[in-house]
Amino acid sequence: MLNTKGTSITAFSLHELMDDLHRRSLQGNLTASECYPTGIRALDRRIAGGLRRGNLFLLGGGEGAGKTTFALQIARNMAIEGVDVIYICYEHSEEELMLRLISMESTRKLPNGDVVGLRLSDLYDELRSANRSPSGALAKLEGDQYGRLALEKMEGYASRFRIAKASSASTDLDVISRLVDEHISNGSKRLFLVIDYLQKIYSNERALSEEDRTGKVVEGLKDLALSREVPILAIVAADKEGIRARRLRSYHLRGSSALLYEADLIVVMNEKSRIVSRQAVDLTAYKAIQMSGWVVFSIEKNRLGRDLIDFQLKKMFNFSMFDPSGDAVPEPLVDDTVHIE
Ligand SMILES: Nc1ncnc2c1ncn2[C@@H]1O[C@H](COP(=O)(O)OP(=O)(O)OP(=O)(O)O)[C@@H](O)[C@H]1O
Repeated sequence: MLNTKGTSITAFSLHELMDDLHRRSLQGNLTASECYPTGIRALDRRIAGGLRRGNLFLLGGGEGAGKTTFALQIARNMAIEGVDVIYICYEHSEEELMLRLISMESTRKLPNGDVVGLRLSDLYDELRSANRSPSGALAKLEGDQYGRLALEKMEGYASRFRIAKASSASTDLDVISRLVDEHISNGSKRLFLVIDYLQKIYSNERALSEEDRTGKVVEGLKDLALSREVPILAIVAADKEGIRARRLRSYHLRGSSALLYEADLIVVMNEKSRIVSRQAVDLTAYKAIQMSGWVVFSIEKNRLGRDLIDFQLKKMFNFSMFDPSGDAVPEPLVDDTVHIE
C-alpha cells in the first residue's frame, strides 16, 4: 500500500494508485481484500469468508456471556492458520489466558459425542495448589494424556500467539499502536489484534464524558486498523440499561453511537434461554435448562454481508470454548427481525 502513515496526508493520482495496484499484484502482495477466517463457520459464512484488513469487529455481551472465550477461540483459530495474533488484555492475566487455551486444546470428542479433556477449573486448582510451582504444574501437564495433547497442539502456533497484559491506568492507543508497529517492522505480514476490552483503553481526556471518550477511542482504533491494514476485534461492555435489558442490542453498548458508526461488524451475545420468545415457545423447565447451554450471537451490523441475523453456539465453558459447529436459531426470539436467508 502507498504510505499514508504519519501526521500529514498525501493525495495520490489515479495513475499512482493504479501503478501501485499493478506492482502489488505482480509481487503477489495484493492484500486489501485478503480474508481472515474466524474459524467459526456460522460467522464466516455470513461475512463472506472472514474479516478483512482494516476491519473493526466489535463483540458485545452481558457479564459472563463468554466474550473472552469467543475472542480467544477466534484468535487461536487465526494463529493456527498462520496469522500473528496479539491479544491485549486489560482484564485477565497472561497466565489465565494461557490456561484457557490449554483447556481448549486438551479436548477430544468421543464417538458418543461426549467431550473429554482438562477442565479449566481443575487447571486453576492445580496451579493454585499450595505445594505446586508453575514448573511442577507444567511437568504434571506433560505427564497427562490430555495435557500432552494440548501442549502438542499449542506448539503448532505458540510462537505466533502473543498475549500482552495492559493497564487501564496507562495503556492507551499510542502504546497499542507502537506494539503493532513493532510487530509489523519485525516482519509480521498478517496480523490480528484483539482488545479485551475497549472501554478499558486508557485515555487522558478526562474532561470528556464517558460516551465521548469511548467515541475517541473507537475512532482511534478504526484508524489503527486502516492505517496498519490489520483486522481488530474489540470486546465492548454494555451500559446500565443493557445490563438490565432482557435482550442486549448494539444500542446498549457503552458509547454506542460512535461504536455503531465506526464498526464494520458488530456481534452481540445473549443467553438463549433469556431471549427465546415465551409466546412462541412453551418454555418447560427441561427446555429452559437445555437452552441455557446455548448462546445466541446476533450480527447487528455487517459491512461484509447481511445484518440482523442470529446464530447459536453451544457453550463448553468447562473447557473454555464454544462448540464451533452451531448454526441458525430455530426458535423465534424476542425483538426478532424476520430475515429470509
Ligand atoms: N475456571 C472456570 N471454570 C468454569 N467456568 C469458568 C471458569 N472461568 C470462567 N468460567 C465461565 O465461563 C464463562 C465465560 O467466561 P468469559 O470470561 O469468557 O465471559 P465474559 O463474557 O468475557 O465475562 P466478563 O463479562 O466477566 O468479562 C463465564 O460464565 C464464567 O463463569
